[in-house]
Amino acid sequence: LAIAEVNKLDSEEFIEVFGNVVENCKLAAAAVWSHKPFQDVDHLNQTIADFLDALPQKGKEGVLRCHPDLAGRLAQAGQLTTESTQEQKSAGLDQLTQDELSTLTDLNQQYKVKFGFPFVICARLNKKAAILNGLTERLKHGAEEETLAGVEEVKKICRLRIADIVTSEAKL
Ligand SMILES: NC(=O)NC1=NC(=O)NC1=O
Repeated sequence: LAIAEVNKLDSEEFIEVFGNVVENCKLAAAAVWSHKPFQDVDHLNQTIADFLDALPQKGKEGVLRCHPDLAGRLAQAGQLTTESTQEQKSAGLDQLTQDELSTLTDLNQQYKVKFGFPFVICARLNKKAAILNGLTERLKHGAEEETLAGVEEVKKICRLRIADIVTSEAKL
């Protein structure tokens, strides 16, 4: 979709197209639609980033809770969204050894017990080693810091998902 076409979408179509750029969070798309027309893809990304940043603490935590665990129950059951399936596959999370899987599962559980929301990282920008290191490191942080870190990762995931939808003019 070119940005000009994006700007022609009514709210229902916009939500249909962008409803999962923030995982399981149609609200983000529904909320930013009223900012159209978008000058370019960066403007669209910035608008969603601003929406996420403006959420109260509980809202930020809620967005993180809408994310499936990496190599978690849903992944193992093959019930991830299309986007998450591709992202987790690209990080090699579908080829974990039994040891890696039990380590990741254990760390994810520790993280969730400590913070009350799942560990979120952009899987397209981190291979499994970086994910395991990131999880080990971030487990040591405070809740406030981790809420912000998680939202920053959500923005990266979102930017890449939008790039799959909106063709930048250069690629005409
Ligand atoms: N908990 C997560 O970080 N989940 C995910 N990150 C991604 O990039 N895709 C996911 O499903």
